[in-house]
Amino acid sequence: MSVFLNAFLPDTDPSSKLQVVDRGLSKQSAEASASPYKLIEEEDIRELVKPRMPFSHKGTYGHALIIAGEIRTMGAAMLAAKGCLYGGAGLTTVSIPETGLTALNSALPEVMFLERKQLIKMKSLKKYNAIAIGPGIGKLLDGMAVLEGFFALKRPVIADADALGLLGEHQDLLYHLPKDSILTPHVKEFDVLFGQHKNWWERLQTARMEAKKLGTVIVLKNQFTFIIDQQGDVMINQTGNPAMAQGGMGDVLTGLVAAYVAQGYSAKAAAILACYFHGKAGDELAKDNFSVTASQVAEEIPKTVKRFIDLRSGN
Ligand SMILES: NC(=O)C1=CN([C@@H]2O[C@H](COP(=O)(O)OP(=O)(O)OC[C@H]3O[C@@H](n4cnc5c(N)ncnc54)[C@H](OP(=O)(O)O)[C@@H]3O)[C@@H](O)[C@H]2O)[C@@H](O)CC1
Ligand SMILES: Nc1ncnc2c1ncn2[C@@H]1O[C@H](COP(=O)(O)OP(=O)(O)O)[C@@H](O)[C@H]1O
Repeated sequence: MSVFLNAFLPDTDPSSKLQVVDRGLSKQSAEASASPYKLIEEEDIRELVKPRMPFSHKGTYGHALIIAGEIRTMGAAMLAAKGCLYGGAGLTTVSIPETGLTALNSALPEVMFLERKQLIKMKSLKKYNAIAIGPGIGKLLDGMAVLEGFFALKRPVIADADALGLLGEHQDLLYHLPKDSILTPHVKEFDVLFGQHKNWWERLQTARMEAKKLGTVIVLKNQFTFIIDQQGDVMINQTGNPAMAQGGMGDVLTGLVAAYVAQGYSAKAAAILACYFHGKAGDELAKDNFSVTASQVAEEIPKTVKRFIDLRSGN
């Protein structure tokens, strides 16, 4: 039976009722030859996910830098760092205001610290395999200079939350975003970036056009998150549930995306794996919990991934 795009949107439009969604990333439906709308299935994840290798070490799994947090939202930085750590990055460094350092060392002793002033010394950033910016940074002093620096270096970034606000205010900068960057807006942040939309169908069409134009991956977050790749194809994530509707959940997702980029996955694969396992961890927790916290989701990720790999390989 055909699946139509309409089923994954919170509102309706006559056009979305006509769009057939392909089941799986490489299959084609009988009705639509190569529909741009594709449902992510377990099989796709099995093909993407790589095992931890014998003789591997922390260097094998990359070094991620997370630029996040300010006085009132230091928790966002902790949650993003936690997502990255539990997502399996070899090393995680977080750049937060120094006032958060004691909290960081107490809560996440595995995570390293980089002074904010180091961010404009671009040479010191070369060692990072993934750079994420945005959760809880507020109006980071020098935020623009930091972004301009990354863009001049042509280093892809993962931009979330307040970094998206900055890009929305400075559209000239948005169009200098390095190729293969990943933007992770929720609906309001999306409209700040690309203008107000009448409904989700229109928003998706803009996302497809902008992802192609910018050469970036857009992760448009919702109950069913849409991952739009550089070709304008839309991958629909089916994991996740309303128990996850709590602050900080997106911060964990940003850290998780950074973890997968650091481990060497492409921007598209990193976004797909992060959304899938983030939602799946939330689904597993929701079996026993009415609501789940962002911290719980981060901590559940390694178990979720392990169970998924073991189940698929028949262990
Ligand atoms: N512990 C910490 O330090 C935390 C720090 N955080 C950090 O704080 C910063 C600002 O975050 P924020 O929540 O104040 O603003 P923002 O996310 O723009 O929401 C504004 C309004 O938009 C809407 N809306 C939001 N999401 C939506 C969705 N998925 N789907 C639909 N609508 C959605 C909703 O409006 P409503 O629908 O209620 O009218 C909401 O009230 C940011 O950097 C973040 O990383 C948080 O992560 C929390 C934990
Ligand atoms: N009802 C839901 N079903 C599935 N996923 C959800 C639901 N509510 C929230 N999420 C997930 O939680 C995350 C919320 O992100 P975001 O709005 O940026 O949160 P925050 O800014 O508080 O960190 C997204 O990944 C979204 O898909």
